Amino acid sequence: MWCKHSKANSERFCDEGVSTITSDEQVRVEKSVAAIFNYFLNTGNDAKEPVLHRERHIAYLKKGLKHLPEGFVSLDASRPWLVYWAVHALELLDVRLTNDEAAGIIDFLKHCQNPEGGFGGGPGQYSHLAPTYAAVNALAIIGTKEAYDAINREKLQEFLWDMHTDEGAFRMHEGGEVDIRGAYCAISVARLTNVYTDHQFSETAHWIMRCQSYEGGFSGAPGMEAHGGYTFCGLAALTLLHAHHLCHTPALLRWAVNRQMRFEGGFQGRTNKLVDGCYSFWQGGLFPILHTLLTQEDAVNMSAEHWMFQQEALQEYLLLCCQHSRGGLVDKPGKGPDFYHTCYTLSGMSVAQHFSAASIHKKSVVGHPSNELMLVHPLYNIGVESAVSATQHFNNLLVPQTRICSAPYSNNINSQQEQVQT
Ligand SMILES: CC(C)=CCC/C(C)=C/CC/C(C)=C/COP(=O)(O)OP(=O)(O)O
Ligand SMILES: [Zn+2]
Repeated sequence: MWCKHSKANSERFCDEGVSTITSDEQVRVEKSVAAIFNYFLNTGNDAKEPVLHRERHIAYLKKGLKHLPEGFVSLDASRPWLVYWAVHALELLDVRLTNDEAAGIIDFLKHCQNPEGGFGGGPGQYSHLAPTYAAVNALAIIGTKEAYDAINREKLQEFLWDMHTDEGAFRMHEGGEVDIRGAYCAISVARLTNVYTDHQFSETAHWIMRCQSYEGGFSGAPGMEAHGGYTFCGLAALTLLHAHHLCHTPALLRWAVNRQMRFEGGFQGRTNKLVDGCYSFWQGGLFPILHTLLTQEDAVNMSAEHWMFQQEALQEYLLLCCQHSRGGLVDKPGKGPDFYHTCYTLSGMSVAQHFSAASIHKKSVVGHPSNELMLVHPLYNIGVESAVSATQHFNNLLVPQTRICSAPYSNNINSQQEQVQT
């Protein structure tokens, strides 16, 4: 079922059998397999290259973006998310927002920011770590001084303290759940906007490590089931904390490679579940991070030119099964498009198209060369250029010190301040 360049690597990296699934689920798998099969059957050797319907996706995103400030009823508490998913998908498609679009988004996100720090799911809503992460990422992507200045960094750090637990974890909102998303959202915004202090995150890596399960992936909270979304949060957070050495990388790698399914080429989120386009990033995004860690451990050949998953097979799944005819991308054939899936399928496609490690850059763009997307930063999931510009901007500013800290940390923080000032 795989095209010629797909098969060898899939057999090399995937050593587990196919999941046990219900007949209803089997029908969904077959739809994907049929789409891929038909493509190769009908096109034969004269295979017309699969095309990314860029203009359709841009039109879909732009149209939705116009109505975002009014919100969608069912996603009323996720409005900064909708903004982030749309502007990130557009940046991957190499589309710059107009000045008016950018100004409208900045103004809207300012209304979601609370005087006590952090962003809520909409104007007047309590601050929550998930929309805070989405708003900060969206503003970093817009990348103008006005966008950067919209973030109240001092109050943001205070909000992170308010969410911080004695164990070093983070709750999603006041009185809310404590899970690994909280740790990731907190460290991601802290690093990106340079409000990070060792003091605030001193126990976080140890708490995260309690979430690595016997399977090798990470769960939402200690003792739960490993899942791609949570695994991304765990690995990216550990890396941003410079604590990746704590992770059991061989177990994680084994778990991650086995989440790419032989039939469709896409990833499942957890054992015995179905492929879904959004896991192209939650799982696919693990590989650039893992590659860096394994290179540091000398476990990976420095001259490798491929991530440790089947990059072409993932692109085939996305191009042949996940593009909606009217624009936007989907979980699997038969589903409708939405901004979430459009964002994470394109992020995953970008990872699959570009191998980039140390001085080696190797493109493996399936289909027409115009399918190529912009490079994604795997730790923040914003464009690499957006991440570099934002960190350069914020690293020139002082780190706020909203909590007085006791002896062991104070030297460290002083030296951080000095580094920033020099
Ligand atoms: C930064 C941030 C907020 C990250 C979120 C990460 C994320 C996507 C977590 C997924 C959580 C989860 C257990 C989904 C299962 O859904 P399901 O049972 O419908 O799907 P499945 O069958 O594919 O597991
Ligand atoms: Zn999904």
